[in-house]
Amino acid sequence: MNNHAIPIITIDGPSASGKGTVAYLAAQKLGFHYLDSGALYRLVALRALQDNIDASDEMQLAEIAGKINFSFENSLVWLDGQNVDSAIRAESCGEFASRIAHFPALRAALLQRQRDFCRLPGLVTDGRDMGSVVFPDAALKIYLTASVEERANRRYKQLKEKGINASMPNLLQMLRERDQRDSDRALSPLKQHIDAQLLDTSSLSIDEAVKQVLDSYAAAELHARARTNPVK
Ligand SMILES: Nc1ncnc2c1ncn2[C@@H]1O[C@H](COP(=O)(O)OP(=O)(O)OP(=O)(O)O)[C@@H](O)[C@H]1O
Ligand SMILES: Nc1ccn([C@H]2C[C@H](O)[C@@H](COP(=O)(O)O)O2)c(=O)n1
Repeated sequence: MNNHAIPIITIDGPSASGKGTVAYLAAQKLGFHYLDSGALYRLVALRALQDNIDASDEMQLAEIAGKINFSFENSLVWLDGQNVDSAIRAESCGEFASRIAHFPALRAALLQRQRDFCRLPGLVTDGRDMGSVVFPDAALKIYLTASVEERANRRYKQLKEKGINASMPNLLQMLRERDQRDSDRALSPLKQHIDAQLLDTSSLSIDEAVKQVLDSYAAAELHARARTNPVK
């Protein structure tokens, strides 16, 4: 569990909302560490696909989650020393990750591995349950979202930039199915929790969204200081 001396900002939200981009840039501005928790679920999915592990095999998936040798270096994702940054971003990998993410044993096997990213001077992290389960004591919790049409548009442009063709109708359907699956599961569902601030970026630029996160964090810090050192 986080000791309160290490500030944490959690940014949860649906797929292709832009939470990873905004979290990464906010971490850079603050000089904090960054954790893309979705990448961990995607790494488990990639290894399972490579080893032909069935999406219903909770125990084998949990074993993979507990023992995969991953690292985040030079803004890339590495698995057993191999650069898998592109492989884990494939929609098929994200889809498989979403299908296996409901297993309690898999989530439990990743819990401490996520908490181990909590190091001074601070951490900004994005995912589905970072503020509700992984870091419940976070200094600031944000639920970042955008309309499904805007998210499909963002994903479409993102894939096009990588030279990957996609169809908007397919992306819309895939995002709707992914949202439904991530939200309907019993454990760590995707939803805006009561103590998370809503940030709808449908009509915001990336810079505007990052500024809102930084402003909210500054306000949260001021509030925390006033609580611990009330004006006499
Ligand atoms: N406010 C914004 N306006 C326009 N484009 C944005 C905005 N925020 C992010 N993007 C772009 O949208 C795409 C998806 O962003 P990103 O990968 O950060 O989303 P995500 O929520 O982390 O996705 P996933 O959960 O599927 O990994 C990226 O190309 C990013 O540059
Ligand atoms: N904290 C998290 C992060 C991710 N997942 C699952 C659900 C997502 O569909 C999938 C891929 O995540 P993304 O890279 O799209 O953010 O992994 C989760 O259950 N909890």
